[in-house]
Amino acid sequence: MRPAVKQIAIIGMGLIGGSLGLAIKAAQGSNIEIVGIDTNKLALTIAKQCGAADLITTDYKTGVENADIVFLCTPVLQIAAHISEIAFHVKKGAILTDTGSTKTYLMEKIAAVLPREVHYIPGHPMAGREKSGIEAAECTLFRDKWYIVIPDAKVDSRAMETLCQVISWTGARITQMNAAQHDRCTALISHMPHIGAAALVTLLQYSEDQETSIKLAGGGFRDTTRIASSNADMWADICMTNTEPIADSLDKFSQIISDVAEKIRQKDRNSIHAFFANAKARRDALLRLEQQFSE
Ligand SMILES: NC(=O)C1=CN([C@@H]2O[C@H](COP(=O)(O)OP(=O)(O)OC[C@H]3O[C@@H](n4cnc5c(N)ncnc54)[C@H](O)[C@@H]3O)[C@@H](O)[C@H]2O)C=CC1
Ligand SMILES: O=C(O)C(=O)Cc1ccc(O)cc1
Repeated sequence: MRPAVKQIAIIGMGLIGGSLGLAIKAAQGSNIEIVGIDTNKLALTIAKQCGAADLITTDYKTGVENADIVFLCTPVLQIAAHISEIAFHVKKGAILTDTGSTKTYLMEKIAAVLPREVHYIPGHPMAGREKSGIEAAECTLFRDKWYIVIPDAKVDSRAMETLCQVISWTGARITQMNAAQHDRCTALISHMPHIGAAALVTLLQYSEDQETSIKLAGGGFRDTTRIASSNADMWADICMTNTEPIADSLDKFSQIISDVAEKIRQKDRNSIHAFFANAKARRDALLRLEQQFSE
């Protein structure tokens, strides 16, 4: 059966927008027309060549005006800066959604300029990688990953059903929560690890043996710092728009690190052993829990 959605516009044909385009085209082929919109003409050309978009344009107006669904996939502060130009051209009855990594800030910005007849349903795929741009896009990026949607109490149930159907074409699993919980959870499980990885790499800068240390670096350093190669623009925007939850987690993290340093200086082996043993037990339990969620 031909789906009710015929055309989808994706603004920001980078890693996430490009991967959405590839996944939707792989699932629906010519049933769905994808319009790729980006300020970067090379990204658009590659998006068309690799099949992530059928039509391409740098113009928001002509790009979104016939779309049944518009995905906003630019960095968070770019969405906030351009939403008033975009929302105005979205057609009556269409669905507007975003993939931004932070939600409370963005939802307020979008709600402030949203035309009444457009259905806005915020989203966030919990899938990605440390590489950015259309060159890194993959049609399987979202497969079996969580895709968070944040409907408000007044959400139109048909719009919600339609968006969830489209998300399901990517192979993602959908979960719902409110914006505050989203921002607290992602600060802890996604934003903190990125700051931690960047901090570990920065630590090397303070070493007089930097080059020798890098030569000796094994899997542990590589594994824990992979995400330090992520896009600085994107992560600066995330930190600017989820300030309190990130700062709270950073304060707690600093306290944990200070306590460990103190125990090491005191040569308190029992406390240090307990620190590692608790972390191992907790991580093993978390992995079992994660396994249960994915069954
Ligand atoms: N990278 C990741 O692992 C994940 C990112 N996200 C979120 O998804 C969004 C996109 O992230 P990525 O795809 O990784 O970024 P990206 O850097 O790979 O792609 C962003 C694209 O947006 C374009 N762009 C930038 N400003 C624009 C503007 N004003 N108008 C039109 N196009 C513009 C860029 O040219 C680029 O092609 C961000 O909001 C990010 O927080 C969500 C989940 C995972
Ligand atoms: O590369 C990784 O492991 C990630 O953590 C990807 C990621 C980055 C940002 C998000 O908002 C969601 C997922």
